[in-house]
Amino acid sequence: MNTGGMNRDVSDSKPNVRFITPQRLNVTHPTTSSPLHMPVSRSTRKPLVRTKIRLDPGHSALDWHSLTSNPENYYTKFVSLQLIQDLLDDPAFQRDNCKFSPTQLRNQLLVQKIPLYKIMPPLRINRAIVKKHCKDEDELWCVINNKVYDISSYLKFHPGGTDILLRHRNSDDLITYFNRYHQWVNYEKLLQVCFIGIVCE
Ligand code: HEM
Repeated sequence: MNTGGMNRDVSDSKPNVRFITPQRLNVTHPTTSSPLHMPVSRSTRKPLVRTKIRLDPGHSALDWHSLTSNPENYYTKFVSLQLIQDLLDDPAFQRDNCKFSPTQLRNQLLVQKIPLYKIMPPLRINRAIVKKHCKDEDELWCVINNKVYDISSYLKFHPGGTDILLRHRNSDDLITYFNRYHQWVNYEKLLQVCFIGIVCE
């Protein structure tokens, strides 16, 4: 009798669609099997306390942006020519940067007034020089990821406050603290005008 294919024996034909049955999925929910249940966090890390700092008027992120976007501010607000002069005269600096011709470097920095962050390859600064300039609010150099910055002009713009930076000023490299509070902050862009050079041992 013609069954129109309805009673066809399919025992030996392979299905062309494969289903993953729930039993084969290796998913475990800690307290309930409901798919809407959010797994409980087992992290033992203490959450960071966010203390809000009141910045002085004129020291917002936008103010910093407009200040740093104006190239005329470079040698008046961020880097002093006297500081460059002192660096160029320092025998340790001269030794570490012997690849540069001293007269050419002097000309680029003091006459053409090329910003330090545009000098390629970057100037090499040893730790003793960094320490010498890592003093207080008026002169605060620091190292972040082996890059030397003069953050004196940024201090009052720091949303985390001045104190925390001053407290950690003697750290060899601030990267651990930096990452602990705000790994997402693009410090290279923010501090471009504060860049001095790279650390050499
Ligand atoms: C010198 C380079 C640094 C730059 C450019 C910088 C920049 C910033 C920025 C942009 C914020 C606001 C972040 C946000 O609201 O998402 C911030 C907040 C903060 N920063 Fe920094 N920071 C620097 C270094 C540090 C260091 C070394 C520390 C700790 C030792 C620190 C501690 C903090 C704290 C506690 C806050 C407040 C975080 C909060 O609101 O939860 N910062 N910083």
